[in-house]
Amino acid sequence: MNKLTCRLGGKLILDNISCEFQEGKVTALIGPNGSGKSTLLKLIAGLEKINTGEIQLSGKGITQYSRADLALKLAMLPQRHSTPVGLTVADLVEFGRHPHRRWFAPLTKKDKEKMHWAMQEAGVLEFADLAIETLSGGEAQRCWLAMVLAQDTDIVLLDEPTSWLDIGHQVELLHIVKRLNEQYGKTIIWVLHDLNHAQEFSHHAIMLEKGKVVASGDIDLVLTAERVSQVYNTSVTRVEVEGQTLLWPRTNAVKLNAAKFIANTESSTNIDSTTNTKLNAKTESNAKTESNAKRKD
Ligand SMILES: Nc1ncnc2c1ncn2[C@@H]1O[C@H](COP(=O)(O)OP(=O)(O)OP(=O)(O)O)[C@@H](O)[C@H]1O
Repeated sequence: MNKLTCRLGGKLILDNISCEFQEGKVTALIGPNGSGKSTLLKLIAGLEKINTGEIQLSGKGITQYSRADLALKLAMLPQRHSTPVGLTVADLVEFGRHPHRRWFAPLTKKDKEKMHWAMQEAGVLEFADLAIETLSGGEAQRCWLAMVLAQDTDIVLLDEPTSWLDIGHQVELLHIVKRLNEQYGKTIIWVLHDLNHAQEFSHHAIMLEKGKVVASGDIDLVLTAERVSQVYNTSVTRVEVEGQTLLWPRTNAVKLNAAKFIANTESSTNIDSTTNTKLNAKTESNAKTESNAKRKD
């Protein structure tokens, strides 16, 4: 991607962006709200117009691909989607097979196998005959993921795929994506707001701020507490939990408890599972005291 510029509604959204995505790797697009992540993903998918610069895919500019040919190379799960009423999960997943089929041709054995595989991977096989509007937001999100998987492309673009999902299903989806990359060799480019998820499940990151790339490369090098604090305009530190270092936003409430915790243990920012429980207990008792005080008011 070279010197890419995109204007929408007369506003400069992406300003002279140059970066690379490595084949067979997972790359996270990160940055604050409005920094241009979704726009960049849409440009890669050919869904927005590039003003200047170019995006190369397999040695060819993406604007030189027909829409049908591009759909054989990459599939995208958008941030927002609306589903026609009455459409079943199987109908939706079938859309994923369109780039592989001729007009009005019946589903082939391969189409059916891919659809089955996609629904199984996304954990929605049991919903196949149900209308999408009868599902919860999180269940529907996984059906859209199944549609993207049914497209069976080497490159998968995911815009905030964990939104709508409870923490259990978030982790499940992260593992599905990890499997798609490790087992099926798919190149993943995704927008994630949870930086700890991004760090654990991505190889590389491109950090955007106000339409410019501020850092790119190995995810551990991009996601330093200092850079995250600066770009997101909040105070973030690193803590160690069960051998994993996590980014931790220092909200006032947590800062207060953390300060006590540090004083108690003479440790810096390390948390082990026992002391973490103590910290949680303190947080809960403080919360109770606060809510009692509010009730008295
Ligand atoms: N079609 C459009 N017309 C005009 N402005 C747009 C259009 N699409 C996006 N923008 C603007 O471009 C900027 C970047 O939007 P984009 O959705 O790419 O950001 P983002 O980093 O994905 O944000 P978020 O994290 O909130 O989803 C925003 O200021 C947005 O208002």
